[in-house]
Amino acid sequence: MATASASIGVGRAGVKHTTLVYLVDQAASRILLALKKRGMGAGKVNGPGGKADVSAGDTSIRATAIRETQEEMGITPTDLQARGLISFVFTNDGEHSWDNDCTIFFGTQWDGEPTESDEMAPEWHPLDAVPYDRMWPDDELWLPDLLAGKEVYWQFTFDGDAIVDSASYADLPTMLAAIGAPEAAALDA
Ligand SMILES: Nc1[nH]c(=O)nc2c1ncn2[C@H]1C[C@H](O)[C@@H](COP(=O)(O)OP(=O)(O)OP(=O)(O)O)O1
Repeated sequence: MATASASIGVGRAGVKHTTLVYLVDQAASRILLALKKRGMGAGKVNGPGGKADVSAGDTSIRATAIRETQEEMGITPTDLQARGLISFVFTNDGEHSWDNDCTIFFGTQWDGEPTESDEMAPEWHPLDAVPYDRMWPDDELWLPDLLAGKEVYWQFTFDGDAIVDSASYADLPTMLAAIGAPEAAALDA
């Protein structure tokens, strides 16, 4: 179990900083996703990712993204670019213990072959047939933009699996001001 660290990544203070990684095989026009087998979002298809964890050796949110992809899929991304921030607010419990501010990474190259782990079972999908009906409901609102080469800045408020509020932002400084997060020099610092 990873421990949260607000000292790595951007987003609200006192909230878990997490990562999601979307890898695209451009030659085959397909995206590497995976069935989450346990933990948050179990049963849903998502990119690999998870919480920043200093005790696991993370020195940056990019290092978190690479480590989580290694742990969950057995591959090492080699050209990740930070392309956005999604702030997830969960009203399920009064303590907002599921809240996380997630840096979104995009890449097209990696070392190794995707392999099933205890946490995830990899699945390839054509870029024109992303399985949004098996994913978190926010994904179809922003993943098409990410795959079109855009940066994505959103906040979603959930009650369980249902979106009850959302907002999109033009850029990182605008988003950080709107969600009450400290300013940041860079998305992947
Ligand atoms: N609404 C949402 N839509 C989405 O696409 N991804 C979400 C999401 N809410 C959370 N996530 C992602 C972000 C992150 O990659 C992951 C949660 O990370 P965690 O490390 O907390 O997961 P786990 O419960 O597996 O933790 P561990 O037990 O530490 O492995 O779920």
